[in-house]
Amino acid sequence: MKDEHALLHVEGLSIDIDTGGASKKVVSDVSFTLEAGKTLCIVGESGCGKSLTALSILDLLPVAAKRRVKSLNFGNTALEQLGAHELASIRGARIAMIFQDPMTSLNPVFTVGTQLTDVLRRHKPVSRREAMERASYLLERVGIANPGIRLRQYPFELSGGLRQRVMIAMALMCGPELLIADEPTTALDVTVQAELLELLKDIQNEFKLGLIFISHDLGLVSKIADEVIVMYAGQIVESGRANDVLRNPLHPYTELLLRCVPRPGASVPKSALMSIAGSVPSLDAEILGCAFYDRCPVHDDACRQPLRQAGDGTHGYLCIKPGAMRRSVEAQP
Ligand SMILES: Nc1ncnc2c1ncn2[C@@H]1O[C@H](COP(=O)(O)OP(=O)(O)OP(=O)(O)O)[C@@H](O)[C@H]1O
Repeated sequence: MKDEHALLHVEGLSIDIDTGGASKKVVSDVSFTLEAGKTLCIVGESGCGKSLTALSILDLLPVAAKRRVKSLNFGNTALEQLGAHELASIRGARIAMIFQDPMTSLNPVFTVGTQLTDVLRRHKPVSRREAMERASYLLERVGIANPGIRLRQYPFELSGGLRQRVMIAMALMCGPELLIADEPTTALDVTVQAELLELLKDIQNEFKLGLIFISHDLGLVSKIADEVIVMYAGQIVESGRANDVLRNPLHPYTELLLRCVPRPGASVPKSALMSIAGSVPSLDAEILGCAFYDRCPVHDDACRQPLRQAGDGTHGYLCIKPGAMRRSVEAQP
């Protein structure tokens, strides 16, 4: 249902990929809402459709992919009805995106200063000097010392962590209302990852940003999310407030993802943590009923029937045996 105060409301999003003649559904009837200033996390293993879902918001899908959507409202703007020119005026300005690899956004042949100022000047009538001042302020804000020096450097002269900070500064140049961050910390070591997550949280509070944070790591998600959607094989299999989904997971997939997360203070070595046996179904797989059937420890024949989203309006799930996984573990002697 549409929420009048939503920053972003996506309704009935599906994506098909053309794989050399055959069209395969990779995202299926996805709907979600993000409130202004809040964080929505999209989680799931690689290949579950998280990135394509995010890219489709700004119509940045690869050419082989086709989007179908009932509505894609950004505030009062129906993004799905905009032409290329109007969409380009929103992209990078009111909605910014950052990726796992900063070099996706940074151009190796221009200095950091040129790239940051260009973003602002493309969207706002400011002088080069004003743009440079904002760039310098934002570099400092994202924790980069000596911004004057950094502005004159090229991306290859910076470490991975610094590049990621530059990319965050670049995303903030035009004062966006929504930031989409696709696995922004995945390629970094754990300490830098934690620092960047803190930075994103601070910035989100300070700039009152709506944030869509994509990750396969429920540990990171638990530190930042207000709302969570869990995706599996292109479908939302569980969604709701972070507290509900992470403390009371109802779908066996969410429950298993949570067991892959090391608990703070636990002495279990990382190598002893479980992973989910099996793999995400291929695009060619024929799915009858639940897509997680083969990997689910509590499946039975009834799970082969067509599924419908269930739940109480705030906590939704795509499973006919919600909570069965936990009950089966608790019942073990
Ligand atoms: N350009 C493309 N051509 C063909 N298939 C694609 C393309 N992009 C994505 N896919 C397929 O679409 C499905 C969803 O991909 P998507 O990148 O959204 O997943 P993801 O959950 O974000 O995973 P990852 O974390 O690995 O990016 C996958 O099966 C992927 O192989």
